[in-house]
Amino acid sequence: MAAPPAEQVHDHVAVARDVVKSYGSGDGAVTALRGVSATFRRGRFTAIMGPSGSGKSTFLHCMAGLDTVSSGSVLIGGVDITGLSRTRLTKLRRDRLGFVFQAFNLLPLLTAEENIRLTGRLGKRRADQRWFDTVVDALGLRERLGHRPGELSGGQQQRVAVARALLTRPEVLFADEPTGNLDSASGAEVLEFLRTAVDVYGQTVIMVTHDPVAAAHADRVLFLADGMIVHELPHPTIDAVHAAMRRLEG
Ligand SMILES: Nc1ncnc2c1ncn2[C@@H]1O[C@H](COP(=O)(O)OP(=O)(O)OP(=O)(O)O)[C@@H](O)[C@H]1O
Repeated sequence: MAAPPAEQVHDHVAVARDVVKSYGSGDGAVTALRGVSATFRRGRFTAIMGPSGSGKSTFLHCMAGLDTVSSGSVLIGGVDITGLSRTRLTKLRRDRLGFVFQAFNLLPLLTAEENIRLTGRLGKRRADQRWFDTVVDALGLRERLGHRPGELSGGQQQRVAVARALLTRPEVLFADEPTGNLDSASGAEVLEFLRTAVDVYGQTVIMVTHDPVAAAHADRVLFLADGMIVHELPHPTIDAVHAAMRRLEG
């Protein structure tokens, strides 16, 4: 897929240009990404799929500034993050990006409310109370705000993690297997909320998943194989995602 011309970049909240990522050196070197270019428009939900080891997590981590690229560039909101110092990158991640992982990564001694407010407190952007209330109510967490993570179900913990990630109204919400640890009913609740966050609140979501049901909540699916984007599926249905995965897994 060719990189977009420069004048189109401002329409895109995240852009990858010919991203190559290798781990290690010499005989042991592994090239996880072999020149990946992709654009992500504001207010859209993209799922990233592909066989195990195809580079999905590596791609997400490079896009989110959690890992460095070997060559190529990544732009977030027009800023080339591949050239940023570690300090500026940390600040950009904290102020402009949101993260949800398979493991909920909540602080066990803090209540749900304290966990949700944590990122806002670390950064400069103080979340307004109205947005806090909107997110908490939409995620059905109102009655759980005083509970610690150990007192919540997996689905509730992940909903707290999603609320935390959205509290700063990030330019992009990155999710790595957000439903991987959840039963299908709890997973569906999280996915439906991500869909709402895109449709109602205009958020941008980029999500890695193994699950065709999860991917079918997205506006499009990008398929990776052997470190390259090999297919793009707009308006995915569960059946179409299954069929594409079957072709890739051969
Ligand atoms: N830190 C690392 N050091 C060395 N190799 C790595 C590292 N991280 C990933 N790799 C390799 O890069 C390739 C892509 O890995 P990645 O985790 O991105 O794939 P994935 O598609 O997310 O896989 P899975 O679906 O199994 O989670 C694999 O060959 C993997 O072994």
